[in-house]
Amino acid sequence: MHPRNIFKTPPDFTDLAIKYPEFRQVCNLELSGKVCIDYKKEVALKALTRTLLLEFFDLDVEFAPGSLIPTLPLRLNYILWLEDLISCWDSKTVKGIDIGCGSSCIYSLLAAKKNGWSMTALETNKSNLEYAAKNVERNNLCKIITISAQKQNDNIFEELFENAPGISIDGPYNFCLCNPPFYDSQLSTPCNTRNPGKRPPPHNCPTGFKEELSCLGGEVTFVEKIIEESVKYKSKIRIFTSMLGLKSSLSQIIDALLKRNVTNYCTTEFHQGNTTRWGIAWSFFIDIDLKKNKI
Ligand SMILES: C[S@@+](CC[C@H](N)C(=O)[O-])C[C@H]1O[C@@H](n2cnc3c(N)ncnc32)[C@H](O)[C@@H]1O
Repeated sequence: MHPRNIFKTPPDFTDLAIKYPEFRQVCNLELSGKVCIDYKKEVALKALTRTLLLEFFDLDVEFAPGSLIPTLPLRLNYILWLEDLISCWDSKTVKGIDIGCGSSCIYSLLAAKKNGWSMTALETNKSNLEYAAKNVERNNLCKIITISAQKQNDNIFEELFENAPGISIDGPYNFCLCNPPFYDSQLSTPCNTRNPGKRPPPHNCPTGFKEELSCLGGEVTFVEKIIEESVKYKSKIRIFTSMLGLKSSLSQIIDALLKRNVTNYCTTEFHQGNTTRWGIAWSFFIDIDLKKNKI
């Protein structure tokens, strides 16, 4: 985990169960007296994420029924990596774009609440848009988070930069972030590993509806689209970034960058318990540290 990630020290479930009735309801008491939750139950994951957001960030977040329940340590690792990336130049105000904010709008909420960053959150799904807007309102962050509806699934920045009504784009954004839909919608069984037979089944109950988790060509095609549009809108965003769910996607994305002569990129690994994710960042503006790092 990132050295500044507060979840490097696991939260005390007993304290949380005493303080939060919603969390208490999903807790089990082991014979040893240890308080634990069943990560295979969606209701338990929901209560855990809601409780951690309230306790550590004073954020009150609701999720659309059936939508993706974000895991907080990973989202925080990504935000902390962004803090490191943008720290290399002086910026009085930080502005970011959250591509596919989901119903929780978690990245924008964390970025705004923790760091005071101004965020523009893009989303295509109607119910996610409604929930994201309510989450921003409920947490009094409307002044620094703008939710923008994307009409086309295959557009990334075009609608925002060409014709988003009511959004004034005053100077370049510092960064964009993205947790893309991982799976290829053409595959009948979603697969999140290159060696499905060798990997143990996931510890957490899978959450999220199809449109959130999959797209044509999966995450590689989605991030290739970000790369393609980044060339067109290179002056509008200082650092382009995305998370990747599969290690095999990383080399394909690096190839896609090199094909467009983008050599100024860096990668990272996000480690959270048994789950690893990857991050990629590129820029046409600032030399980013090309060293590979792991957090
Ligand atoms: C994997 S989910 C990530 C949700 C949230 N950011 C998180 O990390 O929990 C991907 C999201 O991207 C949205 N999405 C898909 N295509 C999009 C596009 N072209 N523009 C904006 N959002 C899109 C989906 O509806 C979904 O909510």
